[in-house]
Order: sequence, then C-alpha cells, then structure tokens
Amino acid sequence: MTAPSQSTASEAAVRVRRARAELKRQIAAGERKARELCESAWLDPDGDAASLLVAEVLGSMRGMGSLRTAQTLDELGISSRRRLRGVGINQRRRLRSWLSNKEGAMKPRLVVLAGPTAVGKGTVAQYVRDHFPEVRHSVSTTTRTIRPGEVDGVHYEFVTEAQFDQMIEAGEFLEWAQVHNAYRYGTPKSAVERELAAGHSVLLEIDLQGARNVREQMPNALTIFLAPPSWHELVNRLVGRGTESASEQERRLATARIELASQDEFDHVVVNTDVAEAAREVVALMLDDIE
Ligand SMILES: Nc1nc2c(ncn2[C@@H]2O[C@H](COP(=O)(O)OP(=O)(O)O)[C@@H](O)[C@H]2O)c(=O)[nH]1
Ligand SMILES: Nc1ncnc2c1ncn2[C@@H]1O[C@H](COP(=O)(O)OP(=O)(O)O)[C@@H](O)[C@H]1O
Repeated sequence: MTAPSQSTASEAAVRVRRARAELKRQIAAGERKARELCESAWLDPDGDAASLLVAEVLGSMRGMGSLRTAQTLDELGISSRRRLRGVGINQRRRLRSWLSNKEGAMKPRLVVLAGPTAVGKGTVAQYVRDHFPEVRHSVSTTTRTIRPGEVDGVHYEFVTEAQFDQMIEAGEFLEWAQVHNAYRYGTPKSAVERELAAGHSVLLEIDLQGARNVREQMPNALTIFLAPPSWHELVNRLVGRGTESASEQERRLATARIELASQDEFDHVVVNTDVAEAAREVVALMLDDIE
C-alpha cells in the first residue's frame, strides 16, 4: 500500500508522461507546429510542454530521425538532455530560426507598442483595430479607473488592487508594472499564448518596463516606440485629453521624459504626427515581419 503522497506523485508523473506523448503525437501528425509548442513552453515554464526534451520535439518532426536530430542539436549547441524549459536565450534564438526555416511557418511574434503618456498609443491602436482587423490586440488588466469613452474588456480589463494581486499570485501575467508611480498594468499570458499558438502576431500596448520585460522573455518580440512630433505637442495632447488632474499630468510628464530618453532601445520609432499614417506604419512593420 503506497503512502498517499507517493501515489499522488506517481499519478502526476503518469499525467505528465501521457501529456508529453500526446504533444509528440500532435507534432508527428502535423496537428501542431513544433515552433508553437516551444513558444507556449517558454511562456509557461511550469506546463507539461516545458518538460519535453528538445530532442523529443525535433525527433517528432517529419523527416527527423535520430541521426538528423543529433546533428541538429549539435549545430544548435543544445544538449540532448536539455528540456524546453531549460533552453537559454541564445539557444532559443537559434532554435526559433531553425524551426522557422524548417517549418516555413509564419513567424507569430509579440509586437510591443510603447511610448510616453498621451502620445497617441490608444488612438493609433484603435485605428489599427478599426482598419486592420487581422491584427490581434492584447487587452491589458489595470487598476486604473475607467475613462469616459473606454469600454471594460475592450480598452482594458479594469480590476481592483486585490484582484490584481490575485492574478499575480496565480502567475496570470506575461509581465506587469506599476506605471507613473500609481496604477498597475499587466499583460494576461493566456490570451497572448492562444494567439501565438494560432500563428497570429499580437500587438501589446505597454510601458517601457513592460517592453523591457517582454524583450527579456521573448527576444524576438518586435518593439516599436511611438514618439510625439514634439514635447510641446505631447503636453498639448495630455492637457487636451483632459483625463487627468494637473498633479497627475505632472506625474505622467515626469515618466514621459524618462521614456523619451529610452527610445533607442526599440527596434523602430514611429512619429505620431497623423494617426492614420502612424497606424499604417505600425501595421506595415508588423506585416513586413510576418511575410
Ligand atoms: N507594463 C505594462 N504597461 C501597460 C500595460 N497596459 C498599458 N500600459 C501602459 O501604462 C501606461 C499608462 O496607460 P494609461 O493609463 O492608458 O495612460 P496613457 O498612456 O496616458 O493613455 C501607458 O504607458 C501604457 O502603455 C500593460 O499591460 N503592461
Ligand atoms: N496624431 C495626433 N494628432 C493630434 N492629436 C492626437 C493624435 N494622436 C492622438 N491624439 C490625441 O492625443 C490625446 C492622447 O491620445 P491617447 O491615444 O490617449 O494617448 P496614449 O494612449 O498614448 O496615452 C487624445 O486626446 C487623442 O485624441
């Protein structure tokens, strides 16, 4: 008679073994792309996919016998005993490009749109929603209060501080940050994972800290900085929007100065002089990347 903890542990081991066997079957049957599996494993290091050996994933792909798998692992500098969760940043980059070439798959990527308060991120993102429905958007969670014209579940998911804490505890965020030393904002992991697994690129509209966190976790994310035509115009837009008190505007402008100084960290800078033009530039950068 095994002790309850032992039987629970062996049941869990059986569940993981079954899950891994199913994942390998899906790849072999072409029901699932190895590339998507790797991305989902790296987004969820505690999941069953993350415990797969890289060798098992490659070996499940069509035309990849044990010799070819060993050769590929050697070329990629990845040990035959390395599990997906343990693949390093540079190894991921090499494995991603190998899989993209092998699968000829569209490179579903995270696209980050960041920029100072009131530069027009929300406006440009809305224009993209309205005119380019093929682009998927991540709906962030925030503890900020809703503004006139904003729709809960579309612009943001508005939650209380306690609910936000629970989501952090549950590991539901791909990244989160406290912005403008005030409210907290976070990117829910599950929706992003779902869109990436379906082969879609996803547009994240997040702050500088969030952009840095995403790039750390997903080095092939495409990062775009939306810049104002001038500081004066930025201040006009913030004041003109009329959604913050004078003290809150001051606080946001202090953050804006820091963010403007960091634009060189981004892959691309788009100046938002005209909303439609800026939106077209953002989408062109996303689609260039996809094709
Ligand atoms: N890190 C992070 N920042 C976010 C997220 N969602 C929105 N933000 C950023 O939070 C900041 C404040 O957003 P908001 O309250 O809408 O103010 P606004 O930038 O003045 O429109 C902006 O820089 C957003 O890009 C998120 O999920 N994660
Ligand atoms: N290209 C533009 N020209 C003039 N005003 C703009 C432009 N883009 C956005 N705005 C205005 O600037 C204000 C801030 O835009 P918003 O989208 O809320 O910025 P963010 O989401 O970056 O904080 C809004 O009143 C918006 O209508």
